[in-house]
Amino acid sequence: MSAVVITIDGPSGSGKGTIAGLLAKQLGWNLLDSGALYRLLAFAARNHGIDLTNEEALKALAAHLDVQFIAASGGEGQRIILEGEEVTNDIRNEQVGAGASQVAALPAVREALLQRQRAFLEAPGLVADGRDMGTVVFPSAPLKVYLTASAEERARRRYLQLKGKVDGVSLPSLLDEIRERDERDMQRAVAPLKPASDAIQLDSTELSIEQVMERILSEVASRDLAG
Ligand SMILES: Nc1ncnc2c1ncn2[C@@H]1O[C@H](COP(=O)(O)OP(=O)(O)O)[C@@H](O)[C@H]1O
Ligand SMILES: Nc1ccn([C@H]2C[C@H](O)[C@@H](COP(=O)(O)OP(=O)(O)O)O2)c(=O)n1
Repeated sequence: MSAVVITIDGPSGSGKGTIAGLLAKQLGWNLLDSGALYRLLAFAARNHGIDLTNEEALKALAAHLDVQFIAASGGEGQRIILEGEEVTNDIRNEQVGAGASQVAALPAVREALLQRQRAFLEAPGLVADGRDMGTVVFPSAPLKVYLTASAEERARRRYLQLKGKVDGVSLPSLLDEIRERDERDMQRAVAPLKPASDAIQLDSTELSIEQVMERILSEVASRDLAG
């Protein structure tokens, strides 16, 4: 691995995707939204009538998942194409998130997606966000960030993000769903969500997106990673 990778792990709604996207854009690096792979798998399984507990069928689906990530024009986010159809927004609701968390607990699924994730590491560098980027997928990353925020603040952010776009969102049910997902992602036997021993832990509850970016960019500069 000659290209450099920065990992950003943490629970749902902590700001990983936002920060990873901004950082990749600012540095001119590639982006891996690893959670999207688990979301795509849950979404594709539903389309193919595969039960989310059927580990063998999910493993095969994961190994052959036909996915393209296309950088959106102007460097703002990315479009996601599954089996030829754009699903960028379809995979973002909490139902797909819960399905993603369920399939992500299956060891054969994680194994099937490992090389696919590592293949995103190309010059000049990669920003990778998820749950196990610093602990399992890129353990030798020179900068690992573990981003957190209180469950209440994360639910509030999710609520603001989804209201008006998704019908029937409510703050109390989002908070319940976030807590349930935290519990499953942290307690699973394989690659559970936890900070890598060498990660910088950043609590963004009281920080703006700009303040989080500032802190991370100062770590990038002090490690001389931007080239
Ligand atoms: N530090 C922050 N302060 C306020 N809102 C934030 C912050 N970080 C992210 N957000 C907002 O919270 C929502 C969830 O962020 P997102 O990046 O999707 O989190 P994650 O990828 O960890 O689930 C988005 O609408 C985003 O704009
Ligand atoms: N590296 C990863 C990324 C996501 N997952 C699982 C666990 C998460 O609850 C789901 C969805 O992840 P995603 O990052 O898209 O979710 P949030 O945007 O943080 O709500 O996938 C994982 O197990 N490992």
